[in-house]
Amino acid sequence: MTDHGQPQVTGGSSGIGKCVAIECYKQGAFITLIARNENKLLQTKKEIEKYSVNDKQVVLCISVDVSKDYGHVENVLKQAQEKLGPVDMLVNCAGTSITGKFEDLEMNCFENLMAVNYLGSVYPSHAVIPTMKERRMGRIVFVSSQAGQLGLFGYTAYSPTKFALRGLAEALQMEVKPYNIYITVAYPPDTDTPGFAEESKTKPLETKLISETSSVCQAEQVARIIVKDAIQGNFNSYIGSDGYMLSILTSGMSPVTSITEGLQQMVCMGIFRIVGLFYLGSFDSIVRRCMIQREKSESTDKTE
Ligand SMILES: NC(=O)C1=CN([C@@H]2O[C@H](COP(=O)(O)OP(=O)(O)OC[C@H]3O[C@@H](n4cnc5c(N)ncnc54)[C@H](OP(=O)(O)O)[C@@H]3O)[C@@H](O)[C@H]2O)C=CC1
Ligand SMILES: CCCCCCCCCCCCCCCC(=O)[C@@H](N)CO
Repeated sequence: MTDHGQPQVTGGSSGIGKCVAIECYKQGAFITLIARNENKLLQTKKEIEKYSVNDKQVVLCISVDVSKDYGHVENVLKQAQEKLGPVDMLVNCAGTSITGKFEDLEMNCFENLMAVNYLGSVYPSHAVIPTMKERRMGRIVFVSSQAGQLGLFGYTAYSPTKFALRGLAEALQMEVKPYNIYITVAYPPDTDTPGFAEESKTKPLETKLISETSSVCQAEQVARIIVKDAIQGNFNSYIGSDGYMLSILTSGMSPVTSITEGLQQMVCMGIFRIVGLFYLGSFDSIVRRCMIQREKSESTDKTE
């Protein structure tokens, strides 16, 4: 047994994943970063090492595509455990987003996003579960999104991949709870990261306007909450007041981690549904206004 934490973070070389790794490193953990680009990994390793709290701490980098070859993913994760000891927390943060109107998105967008965001979380989780079960301890985090709690204009390729994580998390939690393994699903809002900047370049106007409903968060803040909820073993991890409302509203048949959480859901669900319907009404009117604007500018283009 090791006396320090041992998290593996996929997508640990950028954005939310990098901040999750820093947060754990500051708490004395030995970190494994998993992503594809080696240069980005090495650069991040250096950045993380600045936060060391003791001189034994290690940051290990693994360059692998988490969505491609399961056998390979399994092998490299096992090798990392041989070097650093058994993993006690896996944070599935590798993911990407493509926005656009359904008919404008190429078929490979749907295929790629499902591969990276969904299978890219299934593979590493499947690789670490046997050791966690043997040791009767562990934490697995799935980074979903607010777009994994409700479907919004522009997210027809992305949202389903984030909804899928929720289904996986619920089913898996029921299997592994007796082994003292706890699953956390995080639903962050828009967060200021390189991935978000990239997504914003091609985002439809409707999606931008709708997303402005909740403000853009800092990756450090999102990461702090994710790590805290994972350590506490909370199934639901949300941020901010709209995150709170969405989590209550979409709690469905998901497990609760405390009696207070269950009570809050029972008391607030109805009232949040009313609030939610007002939001949906305003989103519909954004979509309609944008459509009218477009049609107007198209007809003036034609007459010119
Ligand atoms: N930023 C936001 O607004 C929000 C993000 N999220 C989710 O949070 C997660 C992180 O997002 P964010 O920090 O913005 O993303 P970034 O694009 O900043 O970072 C993504 C990370 O994932 C890695 N990655 C991407 N594809 C693969 C792959 N196939 N195999 C291995 N590693 C991969 C990247 O490294 P490399 O490219 O080198 O492989 C990088 O380290 C994603 O799942 C995203 O959907 C959820 C809600 C909001
Ligand atoms: C009572 C109910 C309140 C409802 C409030 C709803 C607010 C919805 C705003 C959703 C913004 C979408 C975030 C997607 C982030 C993401 O995953 C991408 N940025 C990834 O790059």
